[in-house]
Amino acid sequence: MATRIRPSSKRCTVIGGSGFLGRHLVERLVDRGYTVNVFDIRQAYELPGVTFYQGDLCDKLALVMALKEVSIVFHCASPAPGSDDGALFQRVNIDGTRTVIQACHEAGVQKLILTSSASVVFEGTDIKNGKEDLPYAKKPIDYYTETKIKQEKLVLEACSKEKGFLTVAIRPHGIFGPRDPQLVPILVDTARRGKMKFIIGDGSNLVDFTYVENVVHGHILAAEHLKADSPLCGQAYHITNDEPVRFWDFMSQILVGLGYSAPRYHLPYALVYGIALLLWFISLILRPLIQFKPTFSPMRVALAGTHHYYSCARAKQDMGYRPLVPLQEAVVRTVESYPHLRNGE
Ligand SMILES: NC(=O)C1=CN([C@@H]2O[C@H](COP(=O)(O)OP(=O)(O)OC[C@H]3O[C@@H](n4cnc5c(N)ncnc54)[C@H](O)[C@@H]3O)[C@@H](O)[C@H]2O)C=CC1
Ligand SMILES: CC(C)=CCC[C@@H](C)[C@H]1CC[C@H]2C3=C(CC[C@]12C)[C@@]1(C)CCC(=O)C[C@@H]1CC3
Repeated sequence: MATRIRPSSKRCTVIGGSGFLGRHLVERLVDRGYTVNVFDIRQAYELPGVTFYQGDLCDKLALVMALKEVSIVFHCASPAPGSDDGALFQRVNIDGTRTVIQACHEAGVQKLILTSSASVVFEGTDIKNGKEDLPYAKKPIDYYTETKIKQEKLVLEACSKEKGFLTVAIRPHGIFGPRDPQLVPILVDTARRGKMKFIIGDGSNLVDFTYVENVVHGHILAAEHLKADSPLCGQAYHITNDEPVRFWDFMSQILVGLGYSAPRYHLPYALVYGIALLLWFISLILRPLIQFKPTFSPMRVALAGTHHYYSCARAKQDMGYRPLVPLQEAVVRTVESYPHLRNGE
């Protein structure tokens, strides 16, 4: 008679493990003695103790192979937020997440930890110390946010103590750190093109930026505290640095750290938002003829000009979360990790 091998509680799969957050998570899990599989459409690195499975998460058969004998799955794969390919977001974030849940059932996985996003409640207007019980955005600002909302709902609704399948969603905000392909590279690119001279609004808007190691810490705590009798089952948790900072002070610190000038001149928020909307509309009309992507999309202007910071009291209470790396230390480590992006390099 065939015996089913009981999955070890320290055996896990990271879907999206080749990405920025995924790779940091894999490295930390290995340090903590986990045996790790990575499932991703691309293999970006090699690491002792890590087995790579290359495939699309919409392909259930391929996915099940990477989930065999695994008790925990971290799902942190997503198309890049900057893309405006609605069909891709639908296929990967919604249809693909359904496939992930089915594959977990078929492989006998016990816990699924989703990387969601605090942006699931963001509609482009101020959020101050937002708690997890804020309603999902009714008018999400882009396809990314719209599909992250549906993805989170799918994962949380799949939580079933009866079936022995437990789920939780982590909602980070503004992740940054070494190897991030978004925040610092976009910032430096904008500065190099001479477009980082202006502050949108009065510059006093507070935002959460979260160091990648703190986000990883939140994921691992969630996995280790997720039990049938714990409050984590089927819940969402904000994970931030718990130190809201002025958006423009944070950007300036990184720019100055890399040898660029900080923005100085103020522009009214409504004016810049209006121009961004107009450019977006023009790019939509001209799309059949020419394709161009304005630097100042309405979404980016909203992110740069409004308050959006979140309370992580629930994560502190339910899983003992505390950020491991304070913001100032995180900025120094990040700046040092991008020598090739310094002014003049
Ligand atoms: N970077 C940020 O500031 C924030 C990110 N998040 C979430 O964190 C997660 C990770 O984000 P990052 O590491 O920044 O992104 P990333 O783009 O660096 O990593 C995503 C990974 O997913 C993989 N992937 C994409 N489509 C796939 C598919 N069909 N099948 C298999 N793998 C696929 C990519 O190859 C990539 O390695 C995402 O779910 C994102 O929504 C949430 C809040 C903020
Ligand atoms: C807080 C948060 C959710 C950050 C996520 C990362 C990106 C959305 C930002 C990283 C660099 C930012 C940036 C701008 C908008 C938001 C980012 C892309 C601007 C384009 C806003 C308008 C400007 O004046 C230039 C900015 C460059 C950097």
